[in-house]
Amino acid sequence: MIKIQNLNKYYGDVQILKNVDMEISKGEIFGIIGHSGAGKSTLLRCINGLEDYRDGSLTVEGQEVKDLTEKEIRELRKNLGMIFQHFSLLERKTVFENVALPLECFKYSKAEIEKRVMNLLELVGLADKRDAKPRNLSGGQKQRVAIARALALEPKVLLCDEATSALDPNTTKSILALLQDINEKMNITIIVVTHQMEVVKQICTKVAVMEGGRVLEIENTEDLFLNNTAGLKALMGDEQIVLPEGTNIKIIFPKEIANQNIITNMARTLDFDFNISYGKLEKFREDVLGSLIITVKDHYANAVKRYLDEKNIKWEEIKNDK
Ligand SMILES: Nc1ncnc2c1ncn2[C@@H]1O[C@H](COP(=O)(O)OP(=O)(O)OP(=O)(O)O)[C@@H](O)[C@H]1O
Repeated sequence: MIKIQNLNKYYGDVQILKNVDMEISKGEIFGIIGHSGAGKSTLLRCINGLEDYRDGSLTVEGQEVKDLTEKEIRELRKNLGMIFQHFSLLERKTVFENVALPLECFKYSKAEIEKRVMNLLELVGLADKRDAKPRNLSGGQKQRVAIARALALEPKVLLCDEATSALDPNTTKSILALLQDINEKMNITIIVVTHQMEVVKQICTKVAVMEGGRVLEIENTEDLFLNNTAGLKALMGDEQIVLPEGTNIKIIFPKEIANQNIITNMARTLDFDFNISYGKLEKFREDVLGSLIITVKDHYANAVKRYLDEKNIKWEEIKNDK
């Protein structure tokens, strides 16, 4: 659906995007995560033609964005709804009028506008607020109006630029649940730009980690957390601590086995002592996954590795600074 190859973008002499490669498939909820200044918003603005790019390729449904005429860009934007951190609603207009705006621009009939806007307000749970002004709404309600407006022209893709960054955690959850619902019901591809790991964890199927204008990695979300990848370390820091003596074995728990008593069973079977040096369990949707580093005396290490292999449990040895 969206294919980005070797994309480079400069502001003057400063290179902002560096050899960006990314492919976003239809129906995905694709996260782009990174610290402030990583280039996420710039990339989003290249996708909808608000920014041009010097070299490389960026196609939306096979069309190279930088080659589009003005008219074609307008068509492209019709297919790409967008929501922002600060909602960008018109304060003097009502909820209904805000959502109707894109439809009026594209000269839809009054009857069609009434029908579509009310359907959308139902969808986002704000039908009873049709005549309210934005100043009388909460942050979460404002974002719901913005979502309804972004969906007015029936886009194929919804671009979300830090859409929950100004919201409290509970409102964030409900907005993310709404986006997930929209993705499932309407089969709309959603691209979520965020610096919040919680957002990625809750809804993204796939995630690209960006830093300094580069893509560090693209992973299925579950694998990112499960494998504590280099990209995740770059984002969250890598605070794992290992003991200076003995062999450190990191045991990785996928969701299927996270609740089993692997460590106690192993200790009972092999009859050895161990220390837990570091543990990190993450709640990932309905599951818990993560890793634990145990430290065992060197002469037990091979038995532990064999035991884990036999049980098909992933492990890696973490070197200490002996
Ligand atoms: N119009 C512009 N002119 C010059 N430099 C810009 C412009 N817009 C963005 N930049 C620079 O490009 C870099 C990437 O900015 P961008 O907004 O894409 O990052 P981001 O990852 O979205 O971060 P944030 O979440 O803080 O917006 C930053 O160093 C920023 O200062």
